[in-house]
Amino acid sequence: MVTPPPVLLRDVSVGYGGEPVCAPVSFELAAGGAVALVGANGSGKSTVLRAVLGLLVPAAGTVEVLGRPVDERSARHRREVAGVLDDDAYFPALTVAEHLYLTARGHGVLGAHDVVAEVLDEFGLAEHARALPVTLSSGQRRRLLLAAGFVRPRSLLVLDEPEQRLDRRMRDRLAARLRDERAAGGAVLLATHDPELVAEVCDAAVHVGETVSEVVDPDEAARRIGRAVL
Ligand SMILES: Nc1ncnc2c1ncn2[C@@H]1O[C@H](COP(=O)(O)OP(=O)(O)OP(=O)(O)O)[C@@H](O)[C@H]1O
Repeated sequence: MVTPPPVLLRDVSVGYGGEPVCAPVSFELAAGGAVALVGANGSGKSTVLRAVLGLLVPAAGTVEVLGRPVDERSARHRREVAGVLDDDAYFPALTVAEHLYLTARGHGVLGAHDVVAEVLDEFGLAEHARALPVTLSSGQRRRLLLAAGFVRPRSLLVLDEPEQRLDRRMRDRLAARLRDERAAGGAVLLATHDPELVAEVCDAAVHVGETVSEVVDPDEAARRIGRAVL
């Protein structure tokens, strides 16, 4: 039996109020692969990610996640797809460790305590385990949001500009963690402005543009970001 790709987009047009924000997007993301969405501010990368996560219905085209039309309400979708968007979506009254533990348990993770301890360590949050989010720095809060993605069960990880507000060491650790994710058979879809993250982690990129959205190889995507020709 052929396993369906974690993400398949065909001529997908996304936008708001009937107005598309970018040219239609088509790409396939295979298991064990990583695709970067690149493009200028406001080009539509986050909007495409929202369509993949089932948070926005495309105006046209087909979005399939794990071989089916996307449905964010289905238990299967929530078990298989972990998304970290660019918003401060944490529980303000829970400590860092409680937030991660609740997220893991809510998704039925076995051995949640061990998983949380590992991820706290990995994201440099162990010494803040008992802190409330409001007492963290903005970079530490970003780490918490990313960490919450990594305590979830998943075969597809969707990240919106994960490099934001991370220091160099954490950014490098994230790149290594994403390569591990791929090596373990997971698929990664990310929007980014970081050329190194594209070159180090991804095996394909999609340049999201106003008149053309096209698949390019990671080195070309990194060059376009570096030369600001997005
Ligand atoms: N909820 C919304 N309602 C209406 N327009 C929106 C909404 N969210 C985003 N937009 C608009 O859609 C366009 C694409 O936004 P989007 O956030 O997808 O871009 P992006 O490529 O992720 O940008 P950035 O690199 O700045 O994060 C922008 O012009 C933005 O103003």
